[in-house]
Amino acid sequence: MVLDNLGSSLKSAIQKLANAGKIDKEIIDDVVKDIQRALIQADVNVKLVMKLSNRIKERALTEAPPAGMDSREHVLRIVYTELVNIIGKATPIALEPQTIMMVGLQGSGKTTTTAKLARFFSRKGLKPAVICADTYRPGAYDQLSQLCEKLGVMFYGERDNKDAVAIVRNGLKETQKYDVRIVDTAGRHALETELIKEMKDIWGLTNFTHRFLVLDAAIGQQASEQAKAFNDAVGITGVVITKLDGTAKGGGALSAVSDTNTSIAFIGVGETPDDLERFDPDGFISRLLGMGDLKALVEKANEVLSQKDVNVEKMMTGKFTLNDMYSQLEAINKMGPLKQIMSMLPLGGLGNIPDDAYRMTQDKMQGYRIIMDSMTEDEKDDPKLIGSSRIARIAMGSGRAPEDVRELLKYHKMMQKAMKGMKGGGQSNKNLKKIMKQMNIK
Ligand SMILES: Nc1nc2c(ncn2[C@@H]2O[C@H](COP(=O)(O)OP(=O)(O)OP(=O)(O)O)[C@@H](O)[C@H]2O)c(=O)[nH]1
Repeated sequence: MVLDNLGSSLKSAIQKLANAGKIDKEIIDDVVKDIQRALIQADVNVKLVMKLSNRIKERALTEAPPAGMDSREHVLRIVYTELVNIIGKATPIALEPQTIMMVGLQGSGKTTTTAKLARFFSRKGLKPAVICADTYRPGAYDQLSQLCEKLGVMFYGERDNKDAVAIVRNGLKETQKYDVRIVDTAGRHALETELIKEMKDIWGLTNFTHRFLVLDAAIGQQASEQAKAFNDAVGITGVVITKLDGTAKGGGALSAVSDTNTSIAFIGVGETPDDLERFDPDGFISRLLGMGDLKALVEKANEVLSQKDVNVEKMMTGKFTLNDMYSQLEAINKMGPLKQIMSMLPLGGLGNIPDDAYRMTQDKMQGYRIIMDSMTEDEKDDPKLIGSSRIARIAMGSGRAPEDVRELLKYHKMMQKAMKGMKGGGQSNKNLKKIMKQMNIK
């Protein structure tokens, strides 16, 4: 599993959220502290951890949950989206001719990744060629030429030449007919002026589409320093984090990405040429948290949020018209498939939106609509105006029984109460459940 330790500590922090009786400042503070601890233990740098946890706290305490989502799900969604935000979007990779320069320290997995990348592009139907400019490590030439031979990829290298810049110059000439040309440069055990100068010289030879920094997931806090130095020299366009299949902490590499304002292009998840994955921030965080379906949850919530007619903020203030109620019911019903997603999450406490809320029949909704159509705008805005004579008039106008009108009004009153409770957190579900029970809504 990717970043096992970080994953399990984050999972237990979130579990706490799921098990909490009530979502309030205390529990949010507690969960945020656990998240901080988990990230720091995983080598994520403190500045980044503080930035992330402050964002989570601020949003969790000030933003109202969207319609159809309770405070628990809302806070979980904030944690998830902020984690995704912090690692940013994946580096875009165009499937078209390009030149790529690989940089990184010795042992980071640069040579293996070069071969993996060649394999990636050839599977996409592009013709790759690899140029070996690692004149520093004695085995590099043989390692890369053998890997390329196995993969049937064009390899260019000059075994006895120590001038890396000249090799790349020649190599670029020789490989002009190939679509994707990947230059594997030399690494060193540490950042050295000589190495940085060599990188700059190679960089100056052509207009490289990408300059990929290869970072071992096990690298700690020194990742940022490396990333900054390479970034200053050649302008990193993307990071490849290797060895994420191990038990590495990974946080150092993640911090380096954030520190240098770059993004992750690929992740290495094994030693074979096929063990390279395009980086997917959502998928990555979902896996980290052990919740494969969180992405769907967030998408669903965004869909509901984008409904113009659900004015959550207004509802939270207690101004809750009949039209608001109708929209709210529609939103909850739209969330139907979400219910299934919730049940798949390893967080029992999250799936507590009452089933009834998802099952209000189309007939029932239709009936409410018809009754509401016989009301004036003033009545819909302020249902308190509706006394018994108005009930009789509305029933007559809509062809429904007066009891149906009363049921709608009673339902509205209770929903309104639940809406106010929503702001407070956990109570909302209980209110909603009570309403559903009392109204016997199937
Ligand atoms: N498990 C695992 N091992 C990897 C991964 N990527 C690379 N390795 C291994 O890491 C070791 C070092 O990788 P190399 O590609 O030789 O390292 P390098 O960065 O090119 O080293 P220099 O050429 O000296 O700069 C090798 O044993 C690789 O098989 C990965 O994603 N997962």
